[in-house]
Amino acid sequence: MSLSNVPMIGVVACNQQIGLHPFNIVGEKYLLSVVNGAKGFPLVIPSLGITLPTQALLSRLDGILFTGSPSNVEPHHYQGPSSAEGTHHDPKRDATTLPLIKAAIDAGIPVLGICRGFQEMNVVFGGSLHQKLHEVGQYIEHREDKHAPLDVQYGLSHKIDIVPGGLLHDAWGCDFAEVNSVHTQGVDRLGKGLQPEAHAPDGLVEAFSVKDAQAFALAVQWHPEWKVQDNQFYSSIFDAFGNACRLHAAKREK
Ligand SMILES: N[C@@H](CCC(=O)NCCCC(=O)O)C(=O)O
Repeated sequence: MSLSNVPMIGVVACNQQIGLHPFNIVGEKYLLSVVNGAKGFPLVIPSLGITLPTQALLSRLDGILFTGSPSNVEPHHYQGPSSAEGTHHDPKRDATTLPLIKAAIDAGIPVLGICRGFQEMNVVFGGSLHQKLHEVGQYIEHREDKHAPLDVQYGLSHKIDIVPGGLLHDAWGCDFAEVNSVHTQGVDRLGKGLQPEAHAPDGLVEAFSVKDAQAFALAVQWHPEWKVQDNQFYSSIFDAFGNACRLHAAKREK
């Protein structure tokens, strides 16, 4: 088997204090979606918040998955008002992922952003976020019921309309789909150079791609990693991402 059949895919970690120690952690579902969905080898990228030789990392990777997280991007990154007291932030993750997204896209590395990762990508391109969608007034409920069983929290929640001719439409081949919805924040101003790929029934941007990217660069507000093999739409996203990563790996092998 050619080595390029198994692309090396970075999966970004969150930096979380557990007891007295900071830990770098990644939800297992993200790692498994790389294995079972993209058919790649997941490699955890720590969020240490320090300067590391990013180009050395990028020269060895075939794709990066920017994961979801319970934490929010610090609003000073998009000139937003201060967060409500008690908001969960992860400044070391911000310091790692925001420059890494730009560097990866510039280097032609395929990227997939999910939920927090989607919001990070919007911020990197100069976009802004609504911090509490439910307080804006015009949006349907995008939050999960935190008291419900996990399968209900991550169960299908609303329809999306998919923009014809985009990456997502190419992957799925249909104008609509059903998605889960597990977020409080959402796109306010879409970043420059990003094109909408899907909208919720209330008009919220649910997916976008990077217009001039050399490689696959898609971000989605929902969680396609959730039981990826049980959902054909979610699988189609990871198939497309995995194929782009394999293409990159084949070039890297030469
Ligand atoms: N904090 C943001 C991002 C939401 C998000 O990424 N949720 C994921 C939760 C845990 C997981 O499934 O990994 C928001 O609320 O908008």
